[in-house]
Amino acid sequence: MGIIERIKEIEAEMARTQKNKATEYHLGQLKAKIAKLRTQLLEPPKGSSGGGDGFEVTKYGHGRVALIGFPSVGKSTLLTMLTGTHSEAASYEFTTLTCIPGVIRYNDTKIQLLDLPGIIEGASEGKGRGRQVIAVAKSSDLVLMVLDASKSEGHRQILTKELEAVGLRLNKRPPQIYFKKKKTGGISFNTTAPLTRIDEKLCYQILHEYKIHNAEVLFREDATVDDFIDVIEGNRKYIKCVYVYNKIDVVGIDDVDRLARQPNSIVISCNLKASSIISLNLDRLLARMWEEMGLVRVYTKPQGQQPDFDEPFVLSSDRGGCTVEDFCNHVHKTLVKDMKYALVWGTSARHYPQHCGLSHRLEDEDVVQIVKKKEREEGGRGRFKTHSNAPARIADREKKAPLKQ
Ligand SMILES: Nc1nc2c(ncn2[C@@H]2O[C@H](COP(=O)(O)OP(=O)(O)OP(=O)(O)O)[C@@H](O)[C@H]2O)c(=O)[nH]1
Ligand SMILES: [K+]
Ligand SMILES: [Mg+2]
Repeated sequence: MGIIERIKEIEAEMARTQKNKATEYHLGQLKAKIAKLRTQLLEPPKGSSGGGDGFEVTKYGHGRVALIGFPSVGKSTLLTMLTGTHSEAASYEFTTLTCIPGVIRYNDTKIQLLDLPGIIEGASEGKGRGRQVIAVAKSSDLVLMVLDASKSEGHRQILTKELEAVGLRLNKRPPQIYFKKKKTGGISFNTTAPLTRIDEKLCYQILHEYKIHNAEVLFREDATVDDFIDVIEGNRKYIKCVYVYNKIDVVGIDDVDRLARQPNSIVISCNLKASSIISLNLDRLLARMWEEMGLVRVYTKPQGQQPDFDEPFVLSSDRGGCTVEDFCNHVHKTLVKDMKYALVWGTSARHYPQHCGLSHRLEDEDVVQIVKKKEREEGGRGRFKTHSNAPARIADREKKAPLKQ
């Protein structure tokens, strides 16, 4: 029997089993069995290098966003509208067959947007190009799940399930469970929060299913069986997702209103007709996308000079972090060693400039000057000459508190 058949069989057994205290342990065990099989399914077949088929696109810019959705929901049309890169769009399904990259320039940053083939139910099991598409989604910083506003609302759940089946976790944070396999010593089980959805016995049973007999387990929150399995598997990818309901031009205002109120959702229209372009809300989508990426632009200010507002260093709290240390590493690998302290202007600073150490967390549009150990601090006062591109927020603040150094 193949892996997929085995998964189906266990799923059927779970559906047959009534949920109650007596079956709780058995159900937990079945969940672990499925998780193990799904992980097997993700391993590339023996002898192949995995991927291929023109799906491997080099990362570019400050972040990557993937367009995921059923066929013909308007992914390619959206890519063309947002990036100017043409991606073939047509009224028939599976128009797009590979991964097509485009670039969005927004707020002095560059974001790579990836158009992908449509996926269908069963994609996680290898239907269509599902596996390759999902692999690209996993490599992204944000997923835009594109949905057709005029189609069934169940599509959102079906796609979410497909992505979850391959270890993607949308808009969730990792469970607060410490787990470490050991060589000896048995299982040490501790909690710092009352557990209502899993108990010690069930944990042991799941660990047993994984043939783990020595480990340290510490629950820091009231986690579920699924959370615990996610932590044991260790291969989950926690990723942000915005649900984009497209084609709102063909549904009534009541539907638009209802969809717009769904969690993490935005409604748009991007109808590209030969003679005219009817688009709605794309500016809001861009703003939302940028916000979700959590990018932090940091402008440098060389000693005695105006800050360079032309090109920010772009940090991210999700990728690499955004402390002064992360910033230094971004600029030059020896800078951390040479730094005496940093002077920081902007929203992360309590006063201007604030003397900061390596662990200080920078915020978007901060201005930073790294003072090196050998350098003497410069005396005179200076004001920033605001640049046409300069962030207005900093210009405002400068008025209130003139920038020294
Ligand atoms: N009415 C309306 N039609 C749209 C909108 N956006 C796209 N379309 C149309 O929907 C059809 C499918 O668009 P595509 O961009 O090819 O969709 P896709 O998701 O890339 O499709 P596949 O690549 O086949 O998965 C085309 O005929 C588009 O013109 C919209 O906002 N409103
Ligand atoms: K299409
Ligand atoms: Mg397409």
